Amino acid sequence: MITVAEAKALIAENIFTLDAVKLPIEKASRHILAEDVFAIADIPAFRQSSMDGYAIRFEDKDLPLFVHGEMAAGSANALTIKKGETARIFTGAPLPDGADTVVMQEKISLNDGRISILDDRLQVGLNVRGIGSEIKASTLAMHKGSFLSPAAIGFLAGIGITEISVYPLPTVSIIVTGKELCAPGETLGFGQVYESNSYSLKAALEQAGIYKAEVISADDDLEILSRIFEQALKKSDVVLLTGGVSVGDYDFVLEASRLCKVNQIFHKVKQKPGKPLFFGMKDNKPVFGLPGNPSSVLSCFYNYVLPALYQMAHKNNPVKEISAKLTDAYHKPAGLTHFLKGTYKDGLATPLSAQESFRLSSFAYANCLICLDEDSDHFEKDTTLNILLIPE
Ligand SMILES: Nc1nc2c(c(=O)[nH]1)N[C@H]1C(S)=C(S)[C@@H](COP(=O)(O)OP(=O)(O)OC[C@H]3O[C@@H](n4cnc5c(N)ncnc54)[C@H](O)[C@@H]3O)O[C@H]1N2
Ligand code: MOO
Repeated sequence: MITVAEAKALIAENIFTLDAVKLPIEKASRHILAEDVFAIADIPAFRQSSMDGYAIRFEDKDLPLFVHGEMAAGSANALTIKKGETARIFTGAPLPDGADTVVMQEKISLNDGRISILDDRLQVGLNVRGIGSEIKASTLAMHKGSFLSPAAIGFLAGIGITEISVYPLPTVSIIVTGKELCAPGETLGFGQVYESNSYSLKAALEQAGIYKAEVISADDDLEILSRIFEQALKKSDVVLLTGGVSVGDYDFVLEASRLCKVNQIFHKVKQKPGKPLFFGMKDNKPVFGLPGNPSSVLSCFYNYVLPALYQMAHKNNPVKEISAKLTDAYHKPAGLTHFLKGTYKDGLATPLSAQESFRLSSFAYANCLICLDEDSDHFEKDTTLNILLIPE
């Protein structure tokens, strides 16, 4: 059996990053930019007012100015002001020819169609956005490797870009195995349990920006599972299986992966929960066999699957590891790394009750996994240890 660190290193070594694709910007949020993007035009493309007020020639600031015409946002009027003139102007509007400065409307007095300026801090060019003051045509707007946040998508739209090259997020198939599984909403028969793993995994994938994970149910039947597995490998970049990776007579994931010619990288990690974790590669597609207990599935997802999915998309691991102080003493047998469902606040980590791997009631409240070292058995209150922050 390998250690947690060895398992993480083996996954990182084997993962392939996906090739860049072109996407419309409205589909590119949360991706990593795969190319440098250059501005296609000066933005703003005209001298633009940043205030509601009056456009003036700065040199006329001490004169009473006759209000000659108006420029609103979107105005395409050709308007020119001459000596002794001003134009009413609104935020976002182009400056009339001749004007170089905008006075806020709160800083004038208006009498008989003429304004006097009451702004002793007025400077030439005040309240005017120059041509190209956001970005100049042909200059670098965003560099390759940038994370496309909502602001980045808005910025690209605002400079007229419609399509960009990004590293795609992987497509994922989820195969749930188990004859005992019953869909939530149906009445449980004897020996049945509600199927929950596909729900937690889909929710976790959606949080990572992967919205179209396909869920397929396979009975505890080698032939059916192998067929479904084969199809999933053709269809998706990553295959996740839940259940059936242990040593029972009806645990067919390992056998099915052999039939599908998946190259086994490891099976079993010195950890709890999730000891029978399986990882393999079929060509450049990773396969994770997640131990079926609902808590094991999610613990393995945050420890191994999510970092791998992000690596495929050229993204940094979203599961941050930090140190924290344990608020209560904890005892476990030595030999396995334990990941405890816990809460983290202000540097303190508190283990929750209900740590058994078939239970999710504590995971439902947890915001961290507390990592208890493989070799140790006792952890005093106030021990400093590592925790994984579950992405919110
Ligand atoms: N003799 C041994 N038995 C077991 C060992 C072992 O080392 N020796 N390991 C145990 C550990 S640890 C785990 S974890 C489980 C993993 O088993 P499988 O991956 O084969 O999972 P299953 O047996 O199919 O299911 C385990 C458990 O989880 C429930 N389950 C499965 N799928 C779902 C689902 N989609 N939604 C909700 N619940 C699900 C299933 O009903 C079982 O109760 O093996 C131990 N055994
Ligand atoms: O390790 Mo299993 O995942 O405890 O239940």
